[in-house]
Amino acid sequence: MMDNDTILNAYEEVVTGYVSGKKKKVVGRYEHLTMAKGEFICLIGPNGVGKSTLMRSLTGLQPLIGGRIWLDGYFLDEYGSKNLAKKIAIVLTDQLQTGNMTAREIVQMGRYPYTGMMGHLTKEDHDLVEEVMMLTGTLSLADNTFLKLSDGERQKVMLARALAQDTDIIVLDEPTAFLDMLNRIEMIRLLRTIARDKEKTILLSTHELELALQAADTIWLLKKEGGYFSGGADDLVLSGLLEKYFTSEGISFIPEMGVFQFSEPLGNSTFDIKLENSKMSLSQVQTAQMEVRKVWAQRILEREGYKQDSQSPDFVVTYFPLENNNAFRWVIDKGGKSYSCDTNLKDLLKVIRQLV
Ligand SMILES: Nc1ncnc2c1ncn2[C@@H]1O[C@H](COP(=O)(O)OP(=O)(O)OP(=O)(O)O)[C@@H](O)[C@H]1O
Repeated sequence: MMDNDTILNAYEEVVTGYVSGKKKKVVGRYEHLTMAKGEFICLIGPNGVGKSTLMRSLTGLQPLIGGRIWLDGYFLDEYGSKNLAKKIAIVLTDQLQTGNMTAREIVQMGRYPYTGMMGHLTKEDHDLVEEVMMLTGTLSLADNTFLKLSDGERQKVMLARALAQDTDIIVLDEPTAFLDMLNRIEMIRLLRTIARDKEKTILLSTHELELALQAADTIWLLKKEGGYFSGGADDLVLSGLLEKYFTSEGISFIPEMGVFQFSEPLGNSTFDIKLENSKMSLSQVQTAQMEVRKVWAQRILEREGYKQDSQSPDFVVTYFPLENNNAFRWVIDKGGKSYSCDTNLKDLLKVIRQLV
């Protein structure tokens, strides 16, 4: 089924892979692939499952082994390369041979599908280049040699180039791979904003599962055994597929929070954890901080292999305020005895390890 919002659609099963001489290697088979205008899609899946291959196939960089893709009025193989470059931009992880070109010149390359034989840029082209460099925070790097930029800076310049191409669809292979945490979050936010405000369809592959769960309208999860899952974060979390593909002994997924955490296989020792905040009047900030401490203590105890059981715990950990100096303390009750320690979780764990 297709509605007015559909920009890309595969009528038949799409088969991706590689052909070399008479040898054919099928990488993946995907049914009902479809993208809507302005949709922000994150493509996830284990290493080697076929994410890059799918992205290259959807953008016409490599031929499909089976199926046909419709893109905004025509089939993909009906577009000439220049017209296709006006529809889809792709940012790959491959190193470009750019010689001494500056960052600005790289971004200007994004305008080539629109320029004549001489590659002459109009004032509007130059304005757009400045605008996308401003948007991606790369304007200050404009005159630097592209190859001398840091990996993260190059990634942003490549995004600017894709934006300069002014296409309906932008496909990016691991655009956050070299970015630090803040820049990763900013890059995803920027891409989301572009998708929403400029109605561009964005497909990006990533290994940042938690970020993908937070940011994506739709997640495509490529399955090891072939095929894929497509749905929102809630559908994916409830499907149990994240546990299936991305957790193993020592790492578990917390569906309510959408995060992964280290975890020892749960042992037999059980605990309960409480806050004692009834005896003193605490500020809102203090109460909120107590809640945060409780959650962290709980996570750390579970990571250590202790199981929460409020019915008949082996030991009870209580966090409570002291009367002076805004101080707090942990108290551990076990077998009728009480032990106390500082608010530091490291100390708490030390005491518990000695007791249990
Ligand atoms: N040029 C090629 N010729 C033949 N097989 C290839 C080629 N490029 C990739 N492959 C194979 O296709 C499969 C999928 O690779 P692909 O790079 O698409 O995976 P990926 O999901 O993007 O992996 P990663 O998360 O590690 O980047 C792998 O088995 C890979 O070895």
